[in-house]
Amino acid sequence: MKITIIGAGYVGLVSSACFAELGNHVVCVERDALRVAQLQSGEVPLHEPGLQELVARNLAAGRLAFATDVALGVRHAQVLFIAVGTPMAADGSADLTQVLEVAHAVGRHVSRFLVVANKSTVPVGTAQRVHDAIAQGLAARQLARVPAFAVASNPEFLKEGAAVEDFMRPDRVVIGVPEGRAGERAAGLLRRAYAPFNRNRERMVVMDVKSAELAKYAANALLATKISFMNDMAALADAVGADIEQVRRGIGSDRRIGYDFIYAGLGYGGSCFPKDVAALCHTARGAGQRLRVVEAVQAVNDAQAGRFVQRLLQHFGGSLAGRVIALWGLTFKPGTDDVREAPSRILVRRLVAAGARVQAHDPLVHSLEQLMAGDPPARRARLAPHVAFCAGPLQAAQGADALVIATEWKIYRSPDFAALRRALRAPVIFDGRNLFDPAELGRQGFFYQGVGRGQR
Ligand SMILES: NC(=O)c1ccc[n+]([C@@H]2O[C@H](COP(=O)([O-])OP(=O)(O)OC[C@H]3O[C@@H](n4cnc5c(N)ncnc54)[C@H](O)[C@@H]3O)[C@@H](O)[C@H]2O)c1
Ligand SMILES: O=c1ccn([C@@H]2O[C@H](COP(=O)(O)OP(=O)(O)O[C@H]3O[C@H](CO)[C@@H](O)[C@H](O)[C@H]3O)[C@@H](O)[C@H]2O)c(=O)[nH]1
Repeated sequence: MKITIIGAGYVGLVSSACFAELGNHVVCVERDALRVAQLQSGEVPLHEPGLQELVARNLAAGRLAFATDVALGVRHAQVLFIAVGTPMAADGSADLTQVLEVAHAVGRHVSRFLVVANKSTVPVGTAQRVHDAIAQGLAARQLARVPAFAVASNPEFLKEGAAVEDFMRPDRVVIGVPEGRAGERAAGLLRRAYAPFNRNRERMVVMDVKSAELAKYAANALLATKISFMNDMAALADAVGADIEQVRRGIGSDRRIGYDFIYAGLGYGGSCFPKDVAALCHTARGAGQRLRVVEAVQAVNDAQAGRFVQRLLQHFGGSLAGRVIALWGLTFKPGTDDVREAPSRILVRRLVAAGARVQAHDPLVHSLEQLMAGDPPARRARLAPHVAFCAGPLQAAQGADALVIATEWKIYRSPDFAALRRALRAPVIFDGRNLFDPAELGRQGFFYQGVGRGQR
């Protein structure tokens, strides 16, 4: 099939490479010319396991091409996927500027039947707005024969760090199509595009467009709910002297609950949950329907990293002036180079504000520019004298008054505790990911605090 994907971010690039790997001819359109030039030379500008190989192989095979020209992409496609950003606007809603820009471009250039499938996470009603924008563009062209088109919803469920694997082995493929002939044609073409995934069992879940749009937010909000529930429970565990890790093991074995997404920690970060939970609450308020559970999920999450810092501050008598804090892990989760809404960003700001000097280590983040990307330069400059990036975990720990763990990268899981104790000025660990057994760490001579490990 001929497929065009607009946007070469995590979703667009992974989808492009994977669809090409399945034998389709894919054009990936990206407005950032530098990124396109990098990709054309086989350089992948983001870290995602397996992606580099897929891009190289499919570029070489001529099944994958990168372009900045959206007109070329529209002319190429039988199915065009929108995979551009939908960042959070100031009022918490999803900013649809990038999506609607693509819709207008489609209206300007479409010349034969086209399925426009939206992979970006967008609020209910967006497909209709995309439809209207395309129709408007077409009307302005005053064509003798107006090509038919259909706007479908095809939310993406991949996780960063496992994006290729998730795309290639989806639990389900949600497709929302409009009623009528164009919708049926769209469902048929999308079925063809996703047919390779249906070999052992039917993965396609076809529904109306609004339900598909809402299903994406419902999935993320439910996963976020599990996390905030556990973080709330962790606060109670601390207050009553229980251990949230034991609680987690005690409940995860119930298959109705499951082990996934019940890890207490520093709160959920990343480019999806925070903005999607906020956008869902915004949609609900606009519909006159408050989502009280989801609002509470957001409130718990907003407070989580701050609570953790508060505990650290208490340990040091309320001030970190003159203290050195080692920080392990900066990305919002392991396996990615993404720092969007990473809890580490909150930690660094708060630790520095409390007077500390931070010695940080992360396998993929090596500078303040990278960590605080998107922040005004002046704000970064204020932090710069107080944050050092170290080559390894032990270097970061050298001479520190405490070690803070913010991301559960594998390399932090089995440290040489004796060497770590020697490196630290004081054997103090504040673990935001509950990597270790408190009793064992006590035996090793550490003062150890996790999240919800029963320590007041
Ligand atoms: N990152 C994830 O794990 C993930 C997973 C599922 C869904 N989503 C959703 O998918 C969407 C994309 O997310 P992402 O993380 O890939 O975003 P991203 O910011 O990494 O990438 C978006 C890309 O689109 C490009 N772009 C914007 N407007 C364009 C235009 N008019 N023409 C060509 N290119 C354009 C940008 O330059 C950017 O490179 C969002 O709605 C997000 O919520 C993300
Ligand atoms: O038990 C858990 C699981 C996750 N997290 C945190 O939750 C955040 C999100 O993690 P994860 O869901 O693994 O990463 P994302 O790549 O953001 O993926 C989510 O967001 C994507 C964008 O919408 C969806 O496509 C995915 O299905 C959904 O898992 C991270 O900060 C994790 O540290 C926890 O604190 N505890």
